[in-house]
Amino acid sequence: MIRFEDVSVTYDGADRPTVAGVDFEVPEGELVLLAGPSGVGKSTVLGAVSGLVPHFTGGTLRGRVTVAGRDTRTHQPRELADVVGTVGQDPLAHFVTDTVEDELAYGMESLGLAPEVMRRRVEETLDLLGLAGLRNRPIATLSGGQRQRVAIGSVLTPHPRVLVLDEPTSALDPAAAEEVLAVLQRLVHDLGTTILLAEHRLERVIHYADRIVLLPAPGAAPVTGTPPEVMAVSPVHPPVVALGRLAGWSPLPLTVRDARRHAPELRARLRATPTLTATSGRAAGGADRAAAEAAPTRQPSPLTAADSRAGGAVRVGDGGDPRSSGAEGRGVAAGRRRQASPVSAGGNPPRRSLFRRRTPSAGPVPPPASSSDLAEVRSLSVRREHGDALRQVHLTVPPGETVALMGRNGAGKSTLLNSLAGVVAPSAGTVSVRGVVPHRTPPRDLVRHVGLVPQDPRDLLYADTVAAECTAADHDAGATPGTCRALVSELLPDVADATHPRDLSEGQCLALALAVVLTARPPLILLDEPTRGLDYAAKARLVAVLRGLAAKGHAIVLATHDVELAAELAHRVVLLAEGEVIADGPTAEIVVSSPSFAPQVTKVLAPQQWLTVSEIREALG
Ligand SMILES: Nc1ncnc2c1ncn2[C@@H]1O[C@H](COP(=O)(O)OP(=O)(O)OP(=O)(O)O)[C@@H](O)[C@H]1O
Ligand SMILES: Nc1ncnc2c1ncn2[C@@H]1O[C@H](COP(=O)(O)OP(=O)(O)OP(=O)(O)O)[C@@H](O)[C@H]1O
Repeated sequence: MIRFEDVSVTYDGADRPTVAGVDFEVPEGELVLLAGPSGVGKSTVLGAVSGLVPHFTGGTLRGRVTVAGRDTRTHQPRELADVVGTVGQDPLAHFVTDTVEDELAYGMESLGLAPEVMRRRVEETLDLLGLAGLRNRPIATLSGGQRQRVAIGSVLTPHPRVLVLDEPTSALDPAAAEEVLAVLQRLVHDLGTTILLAEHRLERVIHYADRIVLLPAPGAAPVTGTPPEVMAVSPVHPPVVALGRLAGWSPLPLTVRDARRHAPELRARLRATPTLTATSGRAAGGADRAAAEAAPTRQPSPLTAADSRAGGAVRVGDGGDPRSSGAEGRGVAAGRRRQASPVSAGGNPPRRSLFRRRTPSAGPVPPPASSSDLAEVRSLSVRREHGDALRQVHLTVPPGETVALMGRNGAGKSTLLNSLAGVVAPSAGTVSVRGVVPHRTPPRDLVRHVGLVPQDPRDLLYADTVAAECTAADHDAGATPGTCRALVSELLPDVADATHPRDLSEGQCLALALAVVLTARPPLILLDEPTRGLDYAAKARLVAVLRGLAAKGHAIVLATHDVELAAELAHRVVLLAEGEVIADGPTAEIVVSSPSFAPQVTKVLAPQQWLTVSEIREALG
């Protein structure tokens, strides 16, 4: 159904092809997973299927790509629209109408479907994706995950024979991601839909894939095979594969279920390990963890932030060291962008004006407030047109602590971060960061206390090149020239200085935004979904950087659906539901007890209480 014949793509101005020797086929009714490091060219390959590459992105495509027999180089994307449905990485760029229902109907209207068919399919899709309660909502008022679901729904309604999906679960909570993937699998099984899907969180999708096409490195020919074949050689792999490699399991497990078959032997080895000192920044002793088996109700003793700083050795994740480089056809997406910033839609100032440091160099950081907590939220409520986004929320964050905000899409995580960043004003209650009230503090003063990487990292990027962006960030932060650039390279190697931020791949864009904010080294660092587009190795490097900052007394609050990241990084997890805090405690306690939020290692080794592959590696020596 989809066929690549010796395809290469060279973007204008590039001295070598971004992807080369791409030769594979996706038969009708199969779901094929496209995997590979950040910036390796996954979106470029997907764009070649929908025709966006090269028709909208520019550049030269050599070789031949056909979809349902149509050559995508000689057919414009609109001439493929009856066959191919595409969801890109940036849902906002995808939308062409203003409300949820209109968006779901739009694709069908363009194809001229009968009104009664459209009505029925809109209703079906609202139910299928849990969107019924949002049907009349303006898209600009939706949370990130709610938008991603609308974007997926809008390509399902026309019933395309081929779906091309770029990180379709990146903004979804774990349960929603499973639901969406189950829907996709049903389309494949029941309707024979053909799906090509790129994803970084392989733990979410690998068990749905018939085959994997791996782009191992920029410009390298893809490796194609069954999931076990490809995972045996892949530089990107989920935690269970890393665990299987570490423990020497054969065949390599791909799922928690596979891995649990081997678990008794590993649990026995872990039981025999000597007690560990807390070196992973959060770990209780290995013997304590193993002892949890005998006394399953006992939780690992939480460390205080000070404990964890003292033992703050930086153990990072388990990925290989895939190379990266990248950019993608974002020009098209940008051209289609219609929505106002979601934050400005609520009458608040747009985020970018508040968080870019286009101010003279920040002066010395004022001393911390007298309270030992760096951030303090008391009885915070935020009322929105359609209901309360936050209700009576209390949160305190001491210096040196990393807190993960988790919870279902629309639970209020971004609203809480935006309140701490002064972008959203409380309807009731108080917010204070180092003694200042964020929404009443001028941006030029606030940046000395708090920095936010928003859900869409593009909101932070202004300049025409990566180099100019970094120079401005250094200047604004009063940092030594080269600081920001070095951070970008530390997070993702191979991001070229001359690239326009618009042309960066998703992961590269996020790495740049993270570097811009971290260059200013604000005492309170707020990160809204800071792993979209990042491969496992890049996430591990980000964890190392953030642990280093926490060890120096920075407080970090991140909103994330990435349970593996939370397990690796957070001292504490705060669970939100419907705008309220429903749990607040040490990471191990919260995630171990939740089937949705438990990381893979926890599930494999239960009832022993381990969270990450790095802890196991350390325990085994
Ligand atoms: N329109 C463009 N012009 C120039 N370079 C581009 C363009 N689009 C993409 N690139 C470059 O192509 C490379 C591959 O980008 P692409 O978005 O395809 O990677 P990816 O594997 O999808 O990345 P990620 O995992 O971060 O989403 C990047 O180095 C990027 O800078
Ligand atoms: N500008 C806005 N105007 C009106 N309602 C909004 C606005 N922004 C968010 N909301 C609503 O407030 C609630 C909380 O949204 P928020 O973005 O804080 O959720 P979230 O937990 O970050 O979700 P996600 O995981 O999907 O990013 C949601 O119901 C959302 O639809």
